[in-house]
Amino acid sequence: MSASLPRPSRPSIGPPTVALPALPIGKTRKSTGGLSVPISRSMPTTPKTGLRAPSTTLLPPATPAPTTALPTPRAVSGINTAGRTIRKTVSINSFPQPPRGEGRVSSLPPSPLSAGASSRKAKTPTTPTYQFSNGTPSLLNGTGEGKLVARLTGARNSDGLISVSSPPQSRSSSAQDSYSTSATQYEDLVDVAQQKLDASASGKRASKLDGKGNVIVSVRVRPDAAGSDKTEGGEWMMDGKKSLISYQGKEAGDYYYDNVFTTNDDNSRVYDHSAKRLVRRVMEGYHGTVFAYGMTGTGKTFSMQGTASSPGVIPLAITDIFSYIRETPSREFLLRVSYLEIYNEKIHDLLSMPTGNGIGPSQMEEIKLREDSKRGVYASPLKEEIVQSPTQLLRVIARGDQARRTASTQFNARSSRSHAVVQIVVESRERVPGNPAGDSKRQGLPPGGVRVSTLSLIDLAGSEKAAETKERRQEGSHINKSLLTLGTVIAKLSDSKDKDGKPADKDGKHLPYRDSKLTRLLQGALSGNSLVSILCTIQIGSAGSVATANSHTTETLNTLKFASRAKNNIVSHAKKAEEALGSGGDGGARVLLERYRMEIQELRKELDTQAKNNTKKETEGEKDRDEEEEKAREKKAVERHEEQMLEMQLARTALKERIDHLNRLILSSKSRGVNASGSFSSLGIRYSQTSVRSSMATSNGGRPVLERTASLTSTASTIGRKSSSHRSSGVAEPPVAVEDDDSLGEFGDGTASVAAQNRALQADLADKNRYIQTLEKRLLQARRASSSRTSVGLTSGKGIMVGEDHSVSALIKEKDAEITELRARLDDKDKMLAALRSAARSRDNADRVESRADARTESVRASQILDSNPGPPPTANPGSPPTAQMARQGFNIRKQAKSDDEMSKMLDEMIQDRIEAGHIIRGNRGSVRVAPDRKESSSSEPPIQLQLLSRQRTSVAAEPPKPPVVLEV
Ligand SMILES: Nc1ncnc2c1ncn2[C@@H]1O[C@H](COP(=O)(O)OP(=O)(O)OP(=O)(O)O)[C@@H](O)[C@H]1O
Repeated sequence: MSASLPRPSRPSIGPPTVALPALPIGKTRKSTGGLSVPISRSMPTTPKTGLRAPSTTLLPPATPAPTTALPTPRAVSGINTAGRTIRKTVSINSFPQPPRGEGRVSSLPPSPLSAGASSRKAKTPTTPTYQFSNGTPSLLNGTGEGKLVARLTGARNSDGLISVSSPPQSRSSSAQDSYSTSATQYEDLVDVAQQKLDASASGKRASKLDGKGNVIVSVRVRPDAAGSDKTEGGEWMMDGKKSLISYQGKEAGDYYYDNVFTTNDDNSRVYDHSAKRLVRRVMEGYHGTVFAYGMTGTGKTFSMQGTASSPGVIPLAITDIFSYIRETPSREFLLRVSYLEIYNEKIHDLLSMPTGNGIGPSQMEEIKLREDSKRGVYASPLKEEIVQSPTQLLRVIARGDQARRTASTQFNARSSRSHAVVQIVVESRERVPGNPAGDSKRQGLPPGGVRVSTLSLIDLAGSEKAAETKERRQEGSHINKSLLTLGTVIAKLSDSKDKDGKPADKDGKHLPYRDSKLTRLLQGALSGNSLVSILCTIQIGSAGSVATANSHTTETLNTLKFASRAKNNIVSHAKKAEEALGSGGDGGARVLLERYRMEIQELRKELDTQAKNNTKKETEGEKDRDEEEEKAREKKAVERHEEQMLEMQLARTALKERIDHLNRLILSSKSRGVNASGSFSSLGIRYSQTSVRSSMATSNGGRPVLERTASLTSTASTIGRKSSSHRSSGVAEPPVAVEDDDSLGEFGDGTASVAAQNRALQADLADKNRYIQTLEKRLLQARRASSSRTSVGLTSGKGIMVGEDHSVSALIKEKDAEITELRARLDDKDKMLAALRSAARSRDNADRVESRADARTESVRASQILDSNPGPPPTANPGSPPTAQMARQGFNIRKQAKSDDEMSKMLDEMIQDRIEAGHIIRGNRGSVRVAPDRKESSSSEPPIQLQLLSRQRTSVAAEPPKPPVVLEV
């Protein structure tokens, strides 16, 4: 069987460098592809030359459908009309699988989704490929791959080619995070269907499982720089449908891979077939590594990053990551991203570097690779940024791209001079609905803990033959060295272990991972802990093209050989990461999701405590504010009260002063009276006496004088007593209080001179003026206090507008009225003075008459005689003869006596009325006094006007009638 297999053309193609070991003969897969049937021994042993379509004779016979229970090929092919279905089917099953028995021992643990270990046997180099066609189940080619491969194999048998069309481009080409794909949902359906198939056929597949299916190797052919991708007539032939590249040149051979992307395939297709499933597995908890390998300028960066119109693997993976998160509500995720480059064998953190080319990282801390039993090999210290959206993630990566070193080389105007590694760490945890943020650490933990997986997306620097400048040469040297080490490690990969159980080459020697930073960093992926997808890029020039002329062929062949070795040697036994409880998993404190959850709990607690404290403080604050307001209110009330008290005090003082003043007035009147006569104490009385006498002498009535007197005494009473209205009527209501033993003398011995009275009245006037001034001052003060306290204040020309205290305005009004009244009284006094002056003049005249009359006593007697014999009254004509004049004077005296009698009579009547009314009581000696019950209500000091009246009356009554003037004839 092996003899009939086409011989690999390895000897002539050879590894790119001498360090690379020769490919094991049995591992060459270039003629086996993904075909599922053993290749006939009659197959040609030498590759065909020139362009050729894969010969059907090279194709293995169709594998019979495994079971009748499986879907019929027609059922699958019947979905040809549905592009998506076809695409998915092909993408799952078109991966060529490594041949069994390629020297990889069957002691490998089964693939995570496999039911058992591989039953591969070592196979001879002559039978390298036909085992592939059974479709080794793997994480990256679906779960029901065995059945589907069988179907597809049948399809292939029908026409010799995998008749698939390119998948419809369902992705919108946006440079941002808006890529949408329907593939994920569709894949879910496929997965469900395949899981059912798995369940029924797991037993049959068990013997065919190994880790090969977890490694996908794809080759992408870049279009010719001249735009010509025609290879007809040249040495190269590409068949994307067969995943085949044939070379017809010196080292002719056919190379089959998991995928061959021709120049017509775009980035979207490349991603869908080479990385999409891996990305999904990463989201499920597996580690995954995708890297692009190839000669400089062949499209590694183009494939990994893409362009705005044609996003590459990295942006499409990011889109799918977030799509997966959206479609998996049962779990919660946390993403963190780091971006490093290996430049000249030094690691730099692209997220911590200033952007822009050519900026030296000298100031940056050197990043070293460390190894951890759980994390494997990792770079430290490395900045990791937590991202929450595709846009954010793309921005972070774009920032790293800016910092990455690029330079113009012979083959690439913007050649990457470093290996760049984007690492996305996915933490996920089962979401427990309604799980409260518990107090204890364990309470908030979901049952499954946190799962951590890593997706590494690596854009390697391109190998190059020679460089023009020293710097480029140095860079190229480091690049080539690391790539050589990578090739060496991959070439030496085997399932062998050393005595310590560590991976070793076939001879039991250690693998040289430490020979370069790149291999050291990729150690985990290469040693089988990760799902791996390798995208090798080549550029095939047509005959006579630049690529051909530049001896790209050798480099291309080297790349193809590298890809073949990778596919054959790398065995991945990636396992789903264990879910770590607490912070114990994945390198201890690395599980940020859990740490964040704890932190969130702590912060929530803190927040609650703060909220409680705030509420407490607010309550206390409100209380304090209330108390302060209350205090302020009380203070204001006290102030207002004090102001009111002050005003009242002012008013009281004013009133007191007024009372004092009036009392002074009274006393001064009395004192003047006493001083003047030693026995007469009342101005009013004195004045009454005078007025009575003057009125008797000068007028007929005397009533006006009495009224005037009453008015004056009423004024005094108003000042000195509370009630004055009833007294103002003077004679009408005399609460007379006359002492029995009245000490006041008769009007003859208590008189004061008119001049003294005038002086007293003028002094009164001055006092009253002063008092008025004082009152006005007080009034002004009260107005000022009022205006400062009220908000309204004084409005011009409108007097006081008191907003809140009407008592002040009432007080002011009252004072105004008082002032007016006092002014009126002053006027009265003025008038009274005038009256007194005139009375004084009258009295003087009367005195003169009296003195003349005294000189003629005899005449008086004569007058008495005349009285008994009435005759015509004497005239007062001064020019008349003395006898006649005296007769007239006698007549006047009689008239005066008559008036006195009338007045006395009138007063007697008044007193009698009062006695009858019970107001006063008549004394033993004819005096009167206030009734006891009246005394209580009245003042101890009888009203002045009543004193006056009573004394007038008493004096008039007690006075013996003056002897009539006797005129001597
Ligand atoms: N499949 C493709 N279709 C169209 N243009 C491509 C394709 N692949 C590469 N190119 C173009 O080729 C040029 C070089 O590509 P790129 O920089 O990706 O190569 P590289 O392998 O990354 O090179 P290096 O190793 O030097 O960085 C770019 O201008 C890119 O646009």
